[in-house]
Amino acid sequence: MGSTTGTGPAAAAAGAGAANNIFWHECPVGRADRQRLLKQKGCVVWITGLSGSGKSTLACTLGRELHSRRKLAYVLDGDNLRHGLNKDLAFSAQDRTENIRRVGEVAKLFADAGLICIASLISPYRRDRDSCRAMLPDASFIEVFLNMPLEVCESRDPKGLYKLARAGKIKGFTGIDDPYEPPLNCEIEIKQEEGSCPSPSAMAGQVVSYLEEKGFLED
Ligand SMILES: Nc1ncnc2c1ncn2[C@@H]1O[C@H](COP(=O)(O)OS(=O)(=O)O)[C@@H](OP(=O)(O)O)[C@H]1O
Ligand SMILES: Nc1ncnc2c1ncn2[C@@H]1O[C@H](COP(=O)(O)OP(=O)(O)O)[C@@H](O)[C@H]1O
Repeated sequence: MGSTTGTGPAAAAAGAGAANNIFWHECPVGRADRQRLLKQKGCVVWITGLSGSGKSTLACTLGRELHSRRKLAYVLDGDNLRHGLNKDLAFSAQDRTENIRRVGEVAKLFADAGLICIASLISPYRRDRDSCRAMLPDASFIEVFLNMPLEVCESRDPKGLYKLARAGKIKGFTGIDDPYEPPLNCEIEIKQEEGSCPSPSAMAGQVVSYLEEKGFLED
């Protein structure tokens, strides 16, 4: 029987890990076989940054660029996943942790399937991102920090959420009254150069160059 600590969906999900009498079943076709088929190496490109920093834009531009190179990629977007898989979660620290854990597990499956999985979530806590990194085989978790200043994100405000947060109508909004912990050792940092943000295709190009250099785009 599983046990749970605390209450709510995140606590219940955390408790589900306590099942007994479960066994791992190995299949004859493995990751290496799938990678040969796809002519690429499975990995997770994990994009983190404030709301409005350009995560979804980068994820989609990168996905399109990889597709045009005949590489199989799939985008896991935090906002989108909160419509389904994670629709029981809100924005408390505990729910965000559970959100990141679930997406990390899904991303790990996609990478094992041989895909380039592009996960795009605020993922504000360093410890949660590091836990996802620890789920993946060596070097196949690529953390991309979209390092845009809060003022830039707030001036974009495409959904009007910063305005609502400043007005006190949304509580616990990342960057306003909730924390964001920047990565300390990410693989890729995207930031402003001479006061301007790189274009979406330049941001995607930075990631593609990294993937090429590290051999992820060949088997
Ligand atoms: N309180 C609060 N804080 C931050 N963001 C909020 C909040 N409430 C709603 N939203 C909207 O939810 C999107 C972030 O979802 P994520 O799953 O990426 O968040 S997290 O990683 O669990 O922190 C985020 O999308 P992006 O703007 O694409 O980042 C917002 O649209
Ligand atoms: N590189 C960029 N240069 C200029 N504007 C951008 C860039 N990337 C994103 N944007 C714009 O910023 C806003 C927020 O981008 P979005 O990708 O939705 O961010 P996030 O997913 O981090 O919330 C959108 O209006 C988008 O068009």
